[in-house]
Amino acid sequence: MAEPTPPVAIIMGSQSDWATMRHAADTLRELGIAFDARIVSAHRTPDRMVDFAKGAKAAGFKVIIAGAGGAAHLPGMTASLTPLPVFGVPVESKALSGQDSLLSIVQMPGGIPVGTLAIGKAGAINAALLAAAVLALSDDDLAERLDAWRGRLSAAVAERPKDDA
Ligand SMILES: Nc1c(C(=O)O)ncn1[C@@H]1O[C@H](COP(=O)(O)O)[C@@H](O)[C@H]1O
Repeated sequence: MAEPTPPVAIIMGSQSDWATMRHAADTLRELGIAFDARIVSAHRTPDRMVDFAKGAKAAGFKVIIAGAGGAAHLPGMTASLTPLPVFGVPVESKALSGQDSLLSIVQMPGGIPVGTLAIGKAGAINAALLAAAVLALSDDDLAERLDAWRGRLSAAVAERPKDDA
């Protein structure tokens, strides 16, 4: 029997984005959320992008996390082709430090939203946490795991700074 479709798709424009997007994957793993990670580029593999985005909901995905750098059209193009929530992660580009990625993703025209996160690792982690928060609305066990994750985050912060830390 075929494996069920996981709730989260992580898509990215290039293999080179994985160093950033793997932080989204790691965070989903910590929360016990299954995902599928794929390379899908609006520029280099447009047919793959259209097929993926048009079929994502019917395939059973619930949330899409899309990371891209530079002229980062992937999150917006994907959002235009699916009713699923799309969270965009601006990957830090070499030439412009991710400012180009951020502005490409965040300035969507009214009507087609992409929930845009911070540039780089923090954005990838937070995209996973937002995806978890969406899924937790209809999954009490996951809501508990998310609360526990935040509890561990708080507990890991020392009350006072150390000289040698
Ligand atoms: N922004 C996009 C898209 C897209 O938006 O569809 N496809 C690839 N790219 C980006 O090109 C950058 C450089 O890619 P390479 O490292 O493969 O040259 C990557 O950050 C990727 O997300």
